[in-house]
Amino acid sequence: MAAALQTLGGGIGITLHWIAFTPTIEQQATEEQKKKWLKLAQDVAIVGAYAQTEMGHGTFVRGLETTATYDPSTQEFVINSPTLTSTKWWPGGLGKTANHATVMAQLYTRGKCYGPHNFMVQIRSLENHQPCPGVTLGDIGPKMESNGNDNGFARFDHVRIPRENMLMKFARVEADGTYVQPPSSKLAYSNMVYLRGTFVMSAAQALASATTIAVRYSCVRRQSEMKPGEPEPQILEYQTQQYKLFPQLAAAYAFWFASWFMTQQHGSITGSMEKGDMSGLAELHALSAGLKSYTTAVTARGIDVCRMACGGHGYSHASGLPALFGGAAALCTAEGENTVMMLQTARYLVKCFAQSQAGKRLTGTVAYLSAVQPSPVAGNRNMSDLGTLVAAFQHRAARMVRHAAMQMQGEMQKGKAREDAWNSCSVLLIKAAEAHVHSFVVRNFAETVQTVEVDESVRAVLTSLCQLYSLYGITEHAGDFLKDGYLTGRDIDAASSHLSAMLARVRPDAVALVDAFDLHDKILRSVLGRYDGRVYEHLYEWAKKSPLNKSEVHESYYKYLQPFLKSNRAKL
Ligand SMILES: CCCCCCCC/C=C\CCCCCCCCCCCC(=O)SCCNC(=O)CCNC(=O)[C@H](O)C(C)(C)COP(=O)(O)OP(=O)(O)OC[C@H]1O[C@@H](n2cnc3c(N)ncnc32)[C@H](O)[C@@H]1OP(=O)(O)O
Ligand SMILES: Cc1cc2nc3c(=O)[nH]c(=O)nc-3n(C[C@H](O)[C@H](O)[C@H](O)COP(=O)(O)OP(=O)(O)OC[C@H]3O[C@@H](n4cnc5c(N)ncnc54)[C@H](O)[C@@H]3O)c2cc1C
Repeated sequence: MAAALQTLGGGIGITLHWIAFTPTIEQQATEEQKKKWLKLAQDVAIVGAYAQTEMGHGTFVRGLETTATYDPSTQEFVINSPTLTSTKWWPGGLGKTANHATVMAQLYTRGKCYGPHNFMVQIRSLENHQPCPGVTLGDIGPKMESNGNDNGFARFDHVRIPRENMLMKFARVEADGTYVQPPSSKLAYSNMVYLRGTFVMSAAQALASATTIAVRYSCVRRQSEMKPGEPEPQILEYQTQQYKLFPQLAAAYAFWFASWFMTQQHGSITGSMEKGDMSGLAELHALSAGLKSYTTAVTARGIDVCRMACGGHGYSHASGLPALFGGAAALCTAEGENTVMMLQTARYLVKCFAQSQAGKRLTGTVAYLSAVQPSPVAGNRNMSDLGTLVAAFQHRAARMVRHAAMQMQGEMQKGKAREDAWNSCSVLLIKAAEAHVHSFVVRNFAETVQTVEVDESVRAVLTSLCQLYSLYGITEHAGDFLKDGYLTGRDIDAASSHLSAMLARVRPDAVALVDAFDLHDKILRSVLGRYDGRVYEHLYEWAKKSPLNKSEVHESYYKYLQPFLKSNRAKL
């Protein structure tokens, strides 16, 4: 029942109820508070929004303006929107759907501000869905995509809520207004870490959807002549079509496996945190931020490559690809804009590099930073060996992290403040962080295909896909690998020829690889990607249902075209 309510459609949607509001209660509420709200949320007896972003602030959470001021005389918090820019703006479901919201607000008690904390606020009546007293609500208007969901705005005019509505698992305010510190001030941000982790799977699913559509259509579509007089070939026989689609297909598998790792890491580290061990939080934040940024960016670009590979029909909403692109584009901005998130990963890498320089042995996803030798040992490498490919990506990342960190140290030695040095090196830092995440995805892909429990024939196909993904990355970023001589021009040429061989190797299994995602036609919502391949009949049926075809002569003829034609003819 609850799953069926995933999206109610028709201008309202409860996606954020499931992926943000309910998890916030799970992660930030006390046991007492969970008894009050969690089952209501899980049974959709209330519908919630995650109201953090404001018109004036999204990235800079510490700059949010909504206030929650504690009144000890009534043991209540007063929630207020002091300025226009403090209006909550963007939260999914906030405008028309939700009747509750977790509101991120600056907590004031005894005249002191303790920063952003989460508060449960009822925003609409459970009887007639009218806004509660002091609450102004609305939708922010049409967006690039996902217009089936309302993204709303909310203003609070000194709305009073009980003290117990502050989500107090980590930080607390006692009845007399005393503030009790959390183990880490960033625990209030834990829902964002969780959600970023889920975006990695959303990216994988989106890219899996797009490659399913494009590969299937590329087997149905026949076009041009490969050889004079021969029948028109499937467009998937063109090497350029394989070069467009197969790296995206490989990335979908790579991101799918990366999301497995992310989910496992999140469970293990939050489990330790439940026992008071916060040591894994920094790595979890850096990994989730970097993976979210990297996978959503590659996915959005990859979906558009798939769209273009399907020609004109790819540009039609019949293909499902424009909607997928719009959704994936949203993932690049929501839950932490990609640039900002990759800078968070860079911040962690610079810290780890400094620790490694000071002699500390690094562990986890950054262990390679201390293991990789600065001076490359050039030589004819076996560019089809997965171990060689993983080592190349780790060397590239370690070199770029070292270069960015040393550049920053150099700026500070010239007298620049740390913040100014950071800003003037931030392009280098972003590239280094991207290289780090890329090397993690490659290593994780290689380790997964070598250890996953599958039939050896399947392992062989997955290994080819992993080689293809890695070789594509090396040839697309060849300069990074050539820069210090770690790879030679001959290595890059070998990588290119192996990549061509992998395209041909993957071709026979391409349809099986997309069918393996097991995406039902109802989920794909694509005429081009239909499982039965009956594209043309259904394209015609789809077009006939266009609103413009409701009448043979559209009303616009009589309103605009007919008078225009008449007046032009009268001048002849
Ligand atoms: C099956 C087929 C299906 C197909 C699927 C298709 C999918 C795609 C298609 C359609 C989908 C459409 C869907 C559309 C989108 C729907 C979902 C939308 C959900 C969006 C919800 C939101 O957006 S909620 C709001 C999100 N907002 C943010 O994320 C804000 C980002 N900003 C921040 O997090 C912070 O401000 C900051 C990290 C950028 C900076 O914070 P701050 O200034 O305080 O930190 P510093 O940089 O100074 O660092 C201090 C210190 O803190 C550490 N730290 C920072 N953040 C965290 C954290 N979260 N956890 C732990 N630690 C943190 C930081 O590392 C520093 O540590 P040091 O030790 O000091 O270095
Ligand atoms: C589809 C969709 C759904 C959303 N759902 C929700 C929701 O349910 N709940 C919610 O609270 N929010 C939601 N959001 C809001 C989203 O979280 C914010 O849009 C996002 O955090 C970015 O903040 P911003 O839009 O204010 O951009 P800004 O923070 O203004 O950033 C604008 C640009 O400035 C640059 N920039 C900003 N800071 C830095 C920096 N420190 N260093 C370098 N460059 C920087 C970045 O390049 C960025 O692109 C949603 C957004 C979208 C698009």
